[in-house]
Amino acid sequence: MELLSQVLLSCVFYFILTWYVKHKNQRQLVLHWPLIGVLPQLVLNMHNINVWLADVFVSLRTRTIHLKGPVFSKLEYLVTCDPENLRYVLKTNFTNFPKGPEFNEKFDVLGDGIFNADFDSWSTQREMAHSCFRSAEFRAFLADITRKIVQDKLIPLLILMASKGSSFDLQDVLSRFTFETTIAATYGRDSGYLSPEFPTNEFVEAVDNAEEAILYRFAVPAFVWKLMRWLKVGREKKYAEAWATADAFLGEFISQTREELLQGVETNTILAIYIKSPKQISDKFLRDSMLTFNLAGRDTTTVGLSWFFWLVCKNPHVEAKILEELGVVFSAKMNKAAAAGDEGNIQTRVWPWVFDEGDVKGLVYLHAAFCESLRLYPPVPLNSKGVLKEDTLPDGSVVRPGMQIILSHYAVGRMPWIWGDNCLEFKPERWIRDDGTLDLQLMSNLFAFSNGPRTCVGKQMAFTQMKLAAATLLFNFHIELVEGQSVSIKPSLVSLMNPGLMVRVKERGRGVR
Ligand code: HEM
Repeated sequence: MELLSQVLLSCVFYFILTWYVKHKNQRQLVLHWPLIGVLPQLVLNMHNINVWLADVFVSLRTRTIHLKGPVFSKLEYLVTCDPENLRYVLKTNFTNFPKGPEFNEKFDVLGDGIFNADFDSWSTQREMAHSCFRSAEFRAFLADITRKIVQDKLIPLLILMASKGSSFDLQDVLSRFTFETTIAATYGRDSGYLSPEFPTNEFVEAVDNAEEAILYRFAVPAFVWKLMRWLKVGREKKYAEAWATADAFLGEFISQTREELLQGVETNTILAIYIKSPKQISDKFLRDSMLTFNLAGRDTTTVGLSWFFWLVCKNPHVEAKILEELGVVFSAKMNKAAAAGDEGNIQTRVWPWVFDEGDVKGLVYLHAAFCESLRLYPPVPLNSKGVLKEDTLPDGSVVRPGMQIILSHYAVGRMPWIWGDNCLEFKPERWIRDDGTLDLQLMSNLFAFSNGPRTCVGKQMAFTQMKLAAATLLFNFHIELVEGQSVSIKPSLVSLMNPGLMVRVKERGRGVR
């Protein structure tokens, strides 16, 4: 009996080995094993999934790959980096590609919030979100609080770091800045997270843990994470704890804001705008919506800023051009103030100088630099859609119900056949036409904020935060990367820098420039 099982085992090993050797050279990057499919490779490459996918597309000279999981699982992905496919899925025939139940299941902590919603529920929520984010009151409120946080918290923290002269993780500081802005914009609260003591925050930890667990849910067959959830172990245990923490925070914010509004307090926070809407809104709906905004808006903006600083610091000629553009705005303001006889005030205000939304709105080069860093490092590197009815994508790929379509924003931004042979270079100039305006045609291949009816509702909010912070920091401080650090993309739903962004800062100097 023992001999028989040894012979059988040897046969299985021999079969797997010969199969592997035969297929290795052909499609080494995407190896479908008998029975278990592509699962080993997905698990092995999960730590570097975006780079791996981009490599696969370039090496195999393909725009779309089909990945199948174990035969007993429902794991079947069509991964694409073809802009025509992306536009078709996100825009042209978008009703055929809902998020679907599999997506909702994985993001269940967001309940029925807009991110998880499809069809009628989605369009009602989209309308609400639009009227909030586009309202003049909210935009003015957001610009105001962002400027105040930059001025009263971010700048003083950087001055302190400059005076110490030691290195620190700029991504951590930026993440504190975006958290502070998000909490102020959503609930009107001061989180205290952007203070020199670098405090911990339970809500932040909860959101981080939830994001990690959700990513893992995408990598393994559903029964694996469901079993872990049932057993309350590993990432699923942390996910459940994160869920409870988020509920506690949100419950308190909602009841406090309802109370304040009853007392006639004037406020334009996102939560207050939602409560004031003529529709009857339940606490559960508010909880799901606010958590969605907090999850969708915070890390994404941190990432957008972190990679921007990384690229700008690595490319001093780009930094010089941004400073030149900012210098023009600054001088114009100074001249205007001088003409208005505001000299005394100018002397006290020139350092540190804090830009406002109006100052940075029309800056073409700064905007182009952000487009370029969002192309190379899209904060949401992958997007996923379900399939309602069988359909054929523009490149001829057939998709069927049960499949997940994965849109690789990261790979789209790095394909030589889209951006040219210099696609890996940081070149803001590529976004600017000869007449000095932004190339809107090229924008249609930038998927960082998605495309079509489900384009990010927080895009303007993100740009306001990113541009105000970036312009003000670059203008007042010289930011220097710590030599020799090696960074990569953290395996998460958003492309955070791993392990962080170590820098030293120096004040650029006081006095009128
Ligand atoms: C640089 C920053 C940001 C990036 C790169 C980004 C990116 C994206 C992307 C790619 C989507 C599409 C997701 C999908 O189709 O499932 C999306 C949707 C969304 N974003 Fe953003 N986002 C950013 C900032 C924000 C901010 C600040 C907020 C608001 C507070 C926000 C709120 C949302 C919401 C609510 C959706 C869902 C829209 C819908 O399904 O109709 N985002 N974002």
